[in-house]
Amino acid sequence: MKIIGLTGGIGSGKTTVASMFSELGVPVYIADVEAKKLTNSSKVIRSELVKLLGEAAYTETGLNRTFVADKIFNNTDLLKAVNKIIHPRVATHFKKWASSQNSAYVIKEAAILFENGGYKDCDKTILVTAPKAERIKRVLARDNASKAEIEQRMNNQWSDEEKQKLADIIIENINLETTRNRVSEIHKNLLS
Ligand SMILES: CC(C)(COP(=O)(O)OP(=O)(O)OC[C@H]1O[C@@H](n2cnc3c(N)ncnc32)[C@H](O)[C@@H]1O)[C@@H](O)C(=O)NCCC(=O)NCCS
Ligand SMILES: Nc1ncnc2c1ncn2[C@@H]1O[C@H](COP(=O)(O)OP(=O)(O)OP(=O)(O)O)[C@@H](O)[C@H]1O
Repeated sequence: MKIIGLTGGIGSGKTTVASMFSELGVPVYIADVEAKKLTNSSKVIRSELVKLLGEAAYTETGLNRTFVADKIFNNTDLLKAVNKIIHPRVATHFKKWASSQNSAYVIKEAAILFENGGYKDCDKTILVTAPKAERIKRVLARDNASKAEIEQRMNNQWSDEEKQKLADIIIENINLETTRNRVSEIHKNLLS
């Protein structure tokens, strides 16, 4: 079974593209969602994050996302340390999940794939791109986030130009219908 990594910067539309693969019957693993579950369920992750960021990293309902985001997207060292706590656990969880799937290929959707070397465990990688201004517009409409906060996350991710050098397949996600057709075409190629 092949592992296809799917990534793209904030607001590029990678989750939208992942859903299109899912509709075609492809098993899809959303690393962001699994990371969220693990930060709330794993005692080890919790204790390491509290040690690094302080007791305020958690509330009674789980990870204090606003607090953590404020801290780490302003501080590269802290971001790297948090990634080091979370990413290896997500990688292990993904491997277990993938080994239980019965399919020609699976999609692993992750915001951070090239930046942390995760792409090396993939047979192929797909990069979703869209112009920066469009991505900001989309996230402003979707989330309760400011333009400055979105730009701060962009600054902590590689640019599309850097990612394009390593990606095998690129989906320019401007028009949803064009993107859907492109996903069908890629799906056929991956099965052949
Ligand atoms: C910092 C956290 C708590 C912020 O939570 P919040 O609900 O505000 O954001 P959410 O998780 O929905 O992420 C939204 C977007 O932010 C960007 N982002 C998230 N984590 C990172 C990161 N480590 N580095 C760069 N950008 C990131 C991505 O574009 C992502 O799609 C959360 O993102 C987190 O736990 N991040 C670390 C885990 C991680 O790296 N996840 C991404 C891939 S597994
Ligand atoms: N081609 C498109 N045209 C218009 N809106 C789009 C398009 N693609 C995605 N969107 C919308 O833009 C927003 C961002 O898309 P999506 O959540 O798929 O991006 P993402 O790359 O997963 O973002 P993040 O990194 O923040 O999780 C969503 O509200 C989605 O519905």
